Amino acid sequence: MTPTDQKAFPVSWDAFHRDARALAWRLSSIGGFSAIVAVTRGGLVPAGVVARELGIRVIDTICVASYHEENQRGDVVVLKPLSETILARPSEEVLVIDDLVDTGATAKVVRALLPKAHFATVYAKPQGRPMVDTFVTEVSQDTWIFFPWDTGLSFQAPISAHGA
Ligand SMILES: O=P(O)(O)OC[C@H]1O[C@H](OP(=O)(O)OP(=O)(O)O)[C@H](O)[C@@H]1O
Ligand SMILES: Nc1nc2[nH]cnc2c(=O)[nH]1
Ligand SMILES: [Mg+2]
Repeated sequence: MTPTDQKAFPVSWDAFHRDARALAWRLSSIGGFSAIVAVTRGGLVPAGVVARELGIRVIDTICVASYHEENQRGDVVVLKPLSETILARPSEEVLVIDDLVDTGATAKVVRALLPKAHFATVYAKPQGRPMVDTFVTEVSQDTWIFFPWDTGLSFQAPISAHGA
C-alpha cells in the first residue's frame, strides 16, 4: 500500500521521542545489549534515542533500500553490510532498531544476517509483527505512518469534506 490510499497516522517529533523512549524502557528491562544496529534510514533516529537511554556507544548501520512495484513491496537490497565489529560479537548482544515494521520484508532480510539479535521497532503493523521482538505501538495494516522528518505543517481539509 502507498501513503495516499490509507488512514494517516501522523507522528510529531515530541510523540516520536516519547515513543522511542518508551521502547528504550522496554529494552532496558530485557538488558544484555552491547551494540546497536540501526536499519537505515528510518532506524537512525530511534537508534540514537535508544543508544542514549541505554548507554550504548557501539552503533553500526545496515543500509537497505526496497523497491516498489505497483503498490507491492519489492526486493530489499543491502547497500552496506554489517561491520566486522558487529559480526565479531555474540549476536544475542546485538540490538537491531528500525522505526517500523510493515510487511516484515526489511526485518526478514536483516534477521537472516543476525538470527539471534533482538529486533526492535517503535511501530508495528500486524503483518510484520511476528518479525519483531519488541515494539511500542501497533497500527492497523491499512494505516500509513507519517514521520516528522518526512512532513511539515500544512492545511488539512475537514473530515466532512472527504465524502462518505
Ligand atoms: O516491513 P517493511 O514492509 O519492509 O517496511 C518497513 C520498512 O519500510 C521503511 O523503510 P523504507 O524502505 O521506506 O526506507 P527508509 O528507511 O530509507 O525510509 C521503514 O523504515 C522500514 O525499514
Ligand atoms: N513512513 C512510512 N514508511 C513506511 N514503509 C512501510 N510502511 C510505512 C509507513 O507506514 N510509513
Ligand atoms: Mg526503513
